[in-house]
Amino acid sequence: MNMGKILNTQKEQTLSGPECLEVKNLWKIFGPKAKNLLKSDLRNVPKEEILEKTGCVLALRDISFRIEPGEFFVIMGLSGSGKSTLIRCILRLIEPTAGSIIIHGDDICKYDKEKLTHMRRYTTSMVFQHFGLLPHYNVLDNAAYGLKVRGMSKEERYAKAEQALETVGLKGWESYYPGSLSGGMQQRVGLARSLATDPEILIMDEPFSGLDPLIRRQMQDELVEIQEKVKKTIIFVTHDLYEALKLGSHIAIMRNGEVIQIGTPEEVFTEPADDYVRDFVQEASPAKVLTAGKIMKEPGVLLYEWQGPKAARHMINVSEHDYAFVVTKHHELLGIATFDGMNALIRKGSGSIREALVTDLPTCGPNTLLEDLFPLAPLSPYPLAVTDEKGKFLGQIRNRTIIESMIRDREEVVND
Ligand SMILES: Nc1ncnc2c1ncn2[C@@H]1O[C@H](COP(=O)(O)OP(=O)(O)OP(=O)(O)O)[C@@H](O)[C@H]1O
Repeated sequence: MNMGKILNTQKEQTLSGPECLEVKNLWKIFGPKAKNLLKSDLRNVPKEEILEKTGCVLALRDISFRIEPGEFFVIMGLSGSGKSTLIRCILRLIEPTAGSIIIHGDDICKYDKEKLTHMRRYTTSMVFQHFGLLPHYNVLDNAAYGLKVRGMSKEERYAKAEQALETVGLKGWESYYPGSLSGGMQQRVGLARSLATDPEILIMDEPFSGLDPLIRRQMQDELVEIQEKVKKTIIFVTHDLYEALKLGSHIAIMRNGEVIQIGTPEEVFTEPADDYVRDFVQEASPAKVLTAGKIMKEPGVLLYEWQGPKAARHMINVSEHDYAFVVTKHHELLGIATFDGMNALIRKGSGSIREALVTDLPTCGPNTLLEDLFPLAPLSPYPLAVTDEKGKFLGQIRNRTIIESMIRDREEVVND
């Protein structure tokens, strides 16, 4: 068990704030007199021994982690590892045997019925594996359902539901009924229903596992895009390591009721906590084969140093990003111009865009191996710049691209 890893990660996550969710020393034991069992120290007693001696099932053992606002937190584990029990405890659909769950600085394990109802209506929202749609409600009414429960007026809830349906790409499908939609579309409705309520924490329980592989990939890509837009805190449960690595900003890997590792996808790759993860990583990993030059992309916006701050601000503004790479006329990389930086220059009234560049950027060469990109990526909030030996800008690599390249099908990598 990689306890050191868990502790390190917890120490590193020093950000504190009332909005984050924290699970502290959570235990769940199913069976009679479960609480009594915890009077003795069960930390090192195997699950099987507990079952044999007491007839009780240990589902969660001393779980602790913290989720920061806006994080995409994936709980990954094989069947029976305790994922569902954990999220049911977080929603208090079942009672933890011991421990606390802190949301907004409050231990929700102490909430009465009224506070729990409020939390489930306003703070959290759940997307289910089997969609959970009402078959006799059309798409719009399904998407508006969470708001109806809150008692919101029809006009207001429809407006919010329409907006959420647009976010998930279902504009124009409002009057259809769930039965006439494909699985992928039904799950979009499920997602829209959750987004419409604007929850702080979106909990998704294996939402794509009922979908066929192609649709599933498409939904994963779209969820990443949606998350980049709405920036919700997402707790996503899956038994698929590929999906976990693709989606998560942090992943908690569960086995036998324990969290055996918490880390970023990069950490899971470089320091897999158990044989299952290690095998997957070795099997799938093109880290020692793929190079930066193979996975780099053209930058979203490229500016030249002679462009004025106003033109630069405009170009950044109309792009999907809030930054742009800036090069000389010989294409040497100078740095990154940000929207705020250009704004400040304009307010000052003069100056070339060189004056307001972020220049402290990690760069790599086109032949840098994927495995050597891992330590570079977290050094900057911007994509990694690929340059040749003369400093000429060749392309950019987003953090997510690094991970996606790691988990592409092996065959695809070999054929690259
Ligand atoms: N109501 C219950 N009574 C007794 N044991 C239970 C109950 N619910 C779950 N368990 C046990 O708790 C353990 C964790 O189950 P859980 O359903 O949380 O796992 P999971 O990782 O979500 O699995 P799956 O992916 O198959 O849903 C298992 O050993 C399971 O048999």
